[in-house]
Amino acid sequence: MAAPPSDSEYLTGWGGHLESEALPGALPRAQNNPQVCPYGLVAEQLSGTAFTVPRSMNLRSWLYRIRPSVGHSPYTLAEPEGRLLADFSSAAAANCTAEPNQLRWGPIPLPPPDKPVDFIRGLETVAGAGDAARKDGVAIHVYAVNSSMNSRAAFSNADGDMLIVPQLGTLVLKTEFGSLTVPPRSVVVVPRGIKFNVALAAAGEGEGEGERGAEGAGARGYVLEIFKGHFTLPDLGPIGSNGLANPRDIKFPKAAYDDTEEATAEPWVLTHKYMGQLFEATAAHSPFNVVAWHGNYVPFLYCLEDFCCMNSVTYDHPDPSIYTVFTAPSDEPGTAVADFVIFPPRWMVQENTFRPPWYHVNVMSEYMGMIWGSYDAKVGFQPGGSSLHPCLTAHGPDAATFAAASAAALAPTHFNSGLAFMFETGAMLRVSRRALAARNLDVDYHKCWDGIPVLFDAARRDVEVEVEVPAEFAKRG
Ligand SMILES: O=C(O)Cc1cc(O)ccc1O
Ligand SMILES: [Fe+2]
Repeated sequence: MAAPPSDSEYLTGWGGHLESEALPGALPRAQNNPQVCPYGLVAEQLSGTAFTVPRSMNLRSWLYRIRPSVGHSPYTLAEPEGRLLADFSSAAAANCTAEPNQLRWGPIPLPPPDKPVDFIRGLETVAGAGDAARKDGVAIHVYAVNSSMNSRAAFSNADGDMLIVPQLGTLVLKTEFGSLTVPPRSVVVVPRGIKFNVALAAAGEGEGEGERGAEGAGARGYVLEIFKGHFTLPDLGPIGSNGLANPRDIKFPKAAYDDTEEATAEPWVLTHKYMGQLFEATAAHSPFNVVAWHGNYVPFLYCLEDFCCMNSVTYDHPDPSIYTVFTAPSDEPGTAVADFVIFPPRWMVQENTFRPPWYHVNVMSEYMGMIWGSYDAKVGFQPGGSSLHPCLTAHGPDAATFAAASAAALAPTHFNSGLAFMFETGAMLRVSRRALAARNLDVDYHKCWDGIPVLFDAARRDVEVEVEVPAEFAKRG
């Protein structure tokens, strides 16, 4: 790819209409589709919303390419639904099922070194709701890969926008809009329809691993796909105009393009996810041939360490919505198709408060993953692992955490021992049968709530708690 022209790697700033050109003057001035574009480029509009959506929510970009996207062979079916799912309606029950229990999985296993698995083949659906064909619902996937995609391959997804959360290994996304480097502790959003290639950065590249000290024998992470709407920053209400994910920290690629076309070279392979099935087409030219673009429908990158975390500085544990990084609003005010929420290192100073998450029965469904370290509500939640607490299924701190936190001295504490995240959705999720049969499913998960000590004493209103703090807690911040 021809390198972006300026020293700063990315464009920044949420909510704008951005523009980028890899050759000076490549963007047409004062119009979108001149009879002949500068440098003989072809104008192409990519829509993220219907043409007539109100201006404040309307998303589209103009791309100026060497050849239009349409020059490819017909798509043929490469893989039916199964490993990947996009229909969670009851008609699709062969692949997924209603499962009201709390579930937990150990770290996503990496593929064996002798079996190359790239991002497209290493994705697997865990759970979801709705149906991509109705443009409504969500899917949650994990990926475990040990190989870059072929350098002449591109992936696109008609079913939804994908928020990718690397846990291990840095991903390098080459997109139609330019490249984004995505190390663990950062996330990338690729809106539906945008072609991209995923390469694994060489060991040591990027800003370090999610799991501190982990050796990169591959890459793994989590994907939240929304079949409806798009990710945006949450409203801040009384917080005011700053905080949480600040708009200036959202990064966008700069235009960069493949400038070679060899008649003799292997064809490009375009893999397209459409209603959960993978289709393949070939093309004689690179899809990464966009010399300039402008618009507001663009992939973006965010470093989770830039998150400006809010918390209670008096008493009580706030609702986790205070940690929302991105939200995909539904038509029902305040109820997200899905939220992406993090539990980052932060000060905990609340007085007279049980500081870990409270016990709860949430009408929203919660899927959590662990990027590095440990989580303050659970002892056994491992980096690369995940959990699912379905709509209205009770959960909360495990017995050891409850005991320790009920007796803890309430000095200000710098919680700096982990980064967990949550995909929270208003939908009821069906769980993929493959995920329920996975060897990393923790069949004993429910036992973490066995032995929660009963502190009730009808004779004393002010109970003094003296419990033995389990050894796991001695080393935690
Ligand atoms: O279940 C969890 O651990 C996630 C969570 C965290 C929190 O601080 C409050 C509510 C909640 O669901
Ligand atoms: Fe929860």
